Amino acid sequence: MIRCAKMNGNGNDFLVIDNGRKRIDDETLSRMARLLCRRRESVGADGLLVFEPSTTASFRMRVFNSDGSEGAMCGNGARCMARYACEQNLAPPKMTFETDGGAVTALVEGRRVSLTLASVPLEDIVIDEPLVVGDEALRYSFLTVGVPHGVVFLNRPLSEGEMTFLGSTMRHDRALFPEGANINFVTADDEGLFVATYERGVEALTLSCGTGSTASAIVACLTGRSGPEATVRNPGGVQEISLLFEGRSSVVPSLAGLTTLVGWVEASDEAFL
Ligand SMILES: N[C@H](CCC[C@H](N)C(=O)O)C(=O)O
Repeated sequence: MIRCAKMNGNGNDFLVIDNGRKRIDDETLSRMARLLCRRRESVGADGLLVFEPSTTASFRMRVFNSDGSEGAMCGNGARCMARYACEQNLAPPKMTFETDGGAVTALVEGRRVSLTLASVPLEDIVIDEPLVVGDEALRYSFLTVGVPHGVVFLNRPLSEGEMTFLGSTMRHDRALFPEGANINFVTADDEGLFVATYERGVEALTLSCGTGSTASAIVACLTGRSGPEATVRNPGGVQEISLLFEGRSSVVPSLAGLTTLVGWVEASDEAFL
């Protein structure tokens, strides 16, 4: 039996577990993510978030994708984890926690959670480079916001099938992205940005990606498509993103949005079959 919270941030859904005593080893965490995140056969989620102790902050968040791979960071996951830690009395409403993608500061106000992420280096950013994928002539940008992100601004609306094809093809292009990447498809309009993300490790479009929305807002700002404050809509909800540039070499992003605690699951041994 394992007790997990089922949560989501703008429809990007997670199982959250407490491994504060480090009783569960890494191999088991990866296996748990792979088996419990299966939709239909098990509990189902985009990923598993793990609360672990830290010597430098309130705690450490680890992120396992639904395929069992570990990611360094997750924006929607960080919002869910902050709320979980606060409501479980594991951290105060204003907290700092460690991730493999840098320290995150969070403020929990009920369902709403605001984050300030670690500074994002801009030295190696790729901006609007031409790329042909299948029959599609695109331009892509690349940067790391905790995890690697490709960003594609669209000239025409694409169907989910088209984004899934382009996302999975690009994501596996080792010449472009040696560690793989999440691929964000972005439209800029008067209301801000609309971002749909094909996620590495989930290997599908998800309803929202916090770090992907942030990466898209950074590229939009650097190319004059939007300002440093952007409303980013995802298929699963809205996030407010604000960017504090530290000269040209880095930027500190903040993002705010809602979280949902769907409920608690006592996963039985059969959930792993
Ligand atoms: N959905 C997450 C990103 C997960 C990153 C993961 N897919 C990876 O690159 O390993 C977010 O809200 O930021």
